[in-house]
Order: sequence, then C-alpha cells, then structure tokens
Amino acid sequence: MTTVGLRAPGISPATKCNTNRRPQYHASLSVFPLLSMKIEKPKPAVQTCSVSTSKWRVEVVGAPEIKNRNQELQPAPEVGVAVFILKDNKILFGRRRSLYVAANTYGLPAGHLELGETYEECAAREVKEETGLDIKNIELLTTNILYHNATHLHITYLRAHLSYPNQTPQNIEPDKCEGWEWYNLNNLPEPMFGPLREMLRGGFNPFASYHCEKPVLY
Ligand SMILES: Nc1nc2c([nH]c(=O)n2[C@H]2C[C@H](O)[C@@H](COP(=O)(O)OP(=O)(O)OP(=O)(O)O)O2)c(=O)[nH]1
Repeated sequence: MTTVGLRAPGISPATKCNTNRRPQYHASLSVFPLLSMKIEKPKPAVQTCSVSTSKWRVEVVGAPEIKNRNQELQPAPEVGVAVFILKDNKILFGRRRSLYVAANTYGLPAGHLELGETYEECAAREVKEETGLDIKNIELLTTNILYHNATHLHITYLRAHLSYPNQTPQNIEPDKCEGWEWYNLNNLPEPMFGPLREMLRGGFNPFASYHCEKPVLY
C-alpha cells in the first residue's frame, strides 16, 4: 500500500492520500455463473445507487482534526459530485471566486447531492445550473473523501460528453465562477483545486477506461 503526502490549497494541513485503495465491493455474481443461476436476485426496492470503486479513490486524512473539535461541527458529511466534461481531447474548467472550499482555484462543475438524486442526476443538474450545458454518457469515475475545517466531504467524480457538440458553456453563476474554458490534459490551468490536481498530476486520466462497478442497494 502506497501512501503519499497531499498538501492541497483549501484543504486542512498535514493531509495524506492513499492512492492504492482496494475496491470495497466484491466481484459480481457473474464471476460464478453456475452459482448465479441458482440465486434469484431480489429486485431493488429503490433506485439504483452507484458507488465508484476505482483505485483512484483518494482519502484525504484529516479526521482527527474534525473529531477533536467540539464546536462548529456539521451534523453530517456533505455529499457531492464534480464532473469532467470531455470534448475532443479537452476538459472544461472554471476558476472559482472566493468561496469557502477551493477558493480562487480552477475546478470542474460541481455541487451537492439533493435528496433522492442519483450521482448522475446530480451531475446533469449541477452542470446545467453552472454552465447551461446538457450532458450525456454520464459515468462514475471515483470518490474523494475530504476533511476541511469542520467539513467532511464525499465528492464523487464523474465524466460526461456534451449532448450537442456545438454547445458553448455559459457562466451562469458569475458570483461563484470567473468563467468556463476548455483545457488540454497536458496544459491544465493553475492554480487548480488541490485534490483534483493530485489526481491529474498523479496520472489519473478522465479519458481512459476505468472499471467502475455499480452495486445495487436493496
Ligand atoms: N467546484 C468544485 N468543487 C469541487 C471539485 N472537487 C471537489 O472535491 N469539490 C468539492 C468542493 C466543494 O465544496 C464541493 C461542492 O461544490 P460547490 O461548492 O461548487 O457546490 P455548489 O455551491 O455549486 O453547489 P450547491 O451547494 O449549490 O449544490 O465539491 C471541483 O473540481 N470543483
């Protein structure tokens, strides 16, 4: 297991990320075809919930800092998404204005999950709200766990393509973002949101194929 240091702007000091996490979900029943024939899988009672299991899952360790603070704690972790929108060989980035986390850094369209939403639905909604773009082929990539001051974030990264290739991004929330631009993977904008930079500089390629399982919650 390799553990590397991670110091990210906007993220608590003395953070570390584990870049070699094992997938947390087991092989699907299709690995055992005979067995799977005998087991009648129950149908999901609720909508499928998707969880990424890629090796690029990053855990930014800072939990003690949060646990040891008795005040100002949030009642529960925040759950959100960030979306790599891919066009030809480019990715859409925007520079955030001064907000609490990720202030003044370049990042992806992102936002928090609303009650009852899947990650994919959240991705499509946040992208539309922030850029005006419609997206398709929405796929899970990985989840990062971040601790920042009193905040505990679970951010799932997805990727998607434009529904209509001629669409151009609009800066729909100018109070939050300076504007959106396409960047090549070998010419990424700086300063970039720390955990995102760690992934990309560490070799994560949002264009590549990754094996992401989609377990069903019953
Ligand atoms: N903007 C952005 N945030 C990211 C990225 N990666 C990542 O982990 N985050 C985290 C930090 C943010 O606190 C969190 C949610 O994004 P956000 O702060 O832009 O959310 P928002 O205000 O637009 O959304 P909402 O609360 O209105 O739903 O996601 C990224 O690439 N871009």
